[in-house]
Amino acid sequence: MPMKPNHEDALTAAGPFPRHELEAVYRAIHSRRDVRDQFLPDPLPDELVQRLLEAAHAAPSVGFMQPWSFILIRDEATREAAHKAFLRANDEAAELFSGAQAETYRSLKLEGIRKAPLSICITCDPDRAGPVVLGRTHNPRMDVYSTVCAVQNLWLAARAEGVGVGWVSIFHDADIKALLGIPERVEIVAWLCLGYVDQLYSEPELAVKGWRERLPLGELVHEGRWPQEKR
Ligand SMILES: Cc1cc2c(cc1C)N(C[C@H](O)[C@H](O)[C@H](O)COP(=O)(O)O)c1[nH]c(=O)[nH]c(=O)c1N2
Repeated sequence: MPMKPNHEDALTAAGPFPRHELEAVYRAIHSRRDVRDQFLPDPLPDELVQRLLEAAHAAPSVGFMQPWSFILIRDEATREAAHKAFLRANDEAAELFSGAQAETYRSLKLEGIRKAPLSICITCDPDRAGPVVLGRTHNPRMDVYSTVCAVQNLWLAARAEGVGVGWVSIFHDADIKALLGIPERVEIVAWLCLGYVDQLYSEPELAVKGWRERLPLGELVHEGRWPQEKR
């Protein structure tokens, strides 16, 4: 009779990290920033980029479908074209604000596409694991949520490596799909700008520049059920 595999063999010891390792994890979480302008021009070594991609690829995903792909863009002409696509979309976005807010919006730098030496476009392929995916049946967006987990893993690993990351979402997806040859069914989740940084804002840049404050956590935590809304 064939032996039944013993799944217990795959378990390893777990428990809290030693204090200094724990502190490093929280430090990465709390000091991670979105970077637009602090990028240094030095290219990122291939081994480092590989470590960041491995971190992204270690993310959780619905049904373990791993729907992500990573398109590495170092070519200046492609980054220049992406920047043009950003400018077009950013003008449209600026039109949606008025008065002082519009002025502040126009003063914000919201991308580092040309300054950062590397961009990574992270995509989500809904067909990666066939039509029926464990855990996605009742919410088809779970594959995109999974891909966002990969983005965050990469972002935190980059912080620990001294690499800044800036997420740019001010694009018409069609422009980026055409630029990178991404098929219709595949969704663009993130355009990330990456490069070494030697300085980071200690608080979100949008807070520093008066766009929006961090909300008090206490207002966002509720016991048991959604709070009664004020009329
Ligand atoms: C999905 C998504 C999309 C974007 C962003 C983030 C995320 C999660 N952010 C960065 C965002 O402004 C930033 O995370 C917040 O302001 C908080 O700042 P820190 O990330 O803590 O520095 C961002 N920033 C920017 O300058 N241009 C952009 O297009 C975007 N797009």
